[in-house]
Amino acid sequence: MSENRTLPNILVTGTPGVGKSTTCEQLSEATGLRWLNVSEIARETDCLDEFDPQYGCPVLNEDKLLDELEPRLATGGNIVEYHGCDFFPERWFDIVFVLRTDNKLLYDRLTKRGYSGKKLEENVQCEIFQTLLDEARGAYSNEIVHELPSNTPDQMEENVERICQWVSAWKVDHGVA
Ligand SMILES: Nc1ncnc2c1ncn2[C@@H]1O[C@H](COP(=O)(O)OP(=O)(O)O)[C@@H](O)[C@H]1O
Repeated sequence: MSENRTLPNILVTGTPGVGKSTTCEQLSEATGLRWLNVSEIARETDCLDEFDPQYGCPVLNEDKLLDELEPRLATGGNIVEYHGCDFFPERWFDIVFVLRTDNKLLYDRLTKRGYSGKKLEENVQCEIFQTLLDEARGAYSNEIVHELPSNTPDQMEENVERICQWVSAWKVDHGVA
């Protein structure tokens, strides 16, 4: 499928609070690629099923969501953001970035967001156990999975710059520069 794309598809993943939305918004502005916030799309397209009382969040209808996303991904040119990555088809993405944040900083960001109790604990543990990094490495070829620190505004700026450079290089390689 990547052969049919005239622009790349990028996946940005990581634990909630690591900076996916902020990074993707800046990246979208800098590259002109379309930012797809999968959680928002799931809400807008009715892909959320019954509420899970244990985690305080609704259950995702993955098959329905993938059907919604497929035509958007087919043409390329997307920056996809989600706190999960192993249920997307591997062929969708040209590169995968996993944002990482120190536990203490993440704890503070999530507390500020209003997370508490089990939800807060589970998300911080998800980061401590590098769950998303392992998930990405398990689901995609290791050469395309990159871990990026996202602790400070400077690091975010560096990450955006690095991804912009990668997009420029991809365009040159594919004759679309
Ligand atoms: N690299 C960073 N440096 C400083 N603050 C950050 C960084 N990344 C994210 N933040 C802050 O953390 C909060 C969560 O960021 P957000 O982009 O919503 O994360 P996510 O989309 O991964 O849940 C926001 O207030 C954001 O400004």
